[in-house]
Amino acid sequence: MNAPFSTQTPIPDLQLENVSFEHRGQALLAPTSLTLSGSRRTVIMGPNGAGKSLLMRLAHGLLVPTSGQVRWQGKTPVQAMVFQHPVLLRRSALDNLTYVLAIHKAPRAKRKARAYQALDTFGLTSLAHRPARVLSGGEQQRLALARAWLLDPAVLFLDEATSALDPAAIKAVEDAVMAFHASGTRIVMTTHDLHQAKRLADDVVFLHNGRLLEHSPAETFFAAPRSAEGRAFIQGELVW
Ligand SMILES: Nc1ncnc2c1ncn2[C@@H]1O[C@H](COP(=O)(O)OP(=O)(O)OP(=O)(O)O)[C@@H](O)[C@H]1O
Repeated sequence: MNAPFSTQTPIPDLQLENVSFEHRGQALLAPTSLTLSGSRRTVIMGPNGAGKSLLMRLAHGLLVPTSGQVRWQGKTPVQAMVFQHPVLLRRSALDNLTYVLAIHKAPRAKRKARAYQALDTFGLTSLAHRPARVLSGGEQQRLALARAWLLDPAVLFLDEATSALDPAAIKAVEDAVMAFHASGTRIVMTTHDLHQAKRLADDVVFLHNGRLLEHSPAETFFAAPRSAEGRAFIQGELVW
């Protein structure tokens, strides 16, 4: 992994202040306040349609809130996002990486070596020249993580990054998340997988019907959720 952030400048807090999102007059996210700080792994949970992706896209700046503010308490840090189905260019795995380095104005002479370093880190060296779009789901996800790794992000958002993967590929992604975290990156992720959330979460944000019902340390949420909806959810009884 890259140089640890923890030994560099601290990652600024991300504050959502009464952030709401409406579409065609329909409230999809009720006014929500939330602070994400430190180098924690925050897992956003909730049933289908609860607003998890919306909240994450608002936090990452991909969506503009209908009302409220999304504010970094300091300089906006480098952020990356990994999606359930990564969007990859119609180029080789290697070229997908050198392209990102070109966009970020990395010196031309260093791009290939750095891209190979990323491929190596994510076990993709032998696939360097394979078209990215024919890679398997798990390989594509590792390539998306390699692409994020090149940016050396202070904050990494993952939206259902493992939900289309088999157990070995899930483990590879989880290992990568742990390695990002160990190097000081703040992790913000959504998952439907309770076991994964228990393995990875430092704190849990629980949403239901477009409302944030809880933001608690993971041990608290899994042992004794405060809300009836949270209790039903971890017992598998809250479908939506
Ligand atoms: N950009 C958008 N414009 C309009 N409606 C949206 C937009 N994004 C999401 N929605 C709607 O907002 C609601 C919450 O969607 P979201 O994707 O955040 O749910 P989720 O909790 O991530 O669900 P899932 O677990 O099924 O992925 C859904 O009803 C969805 O159709």
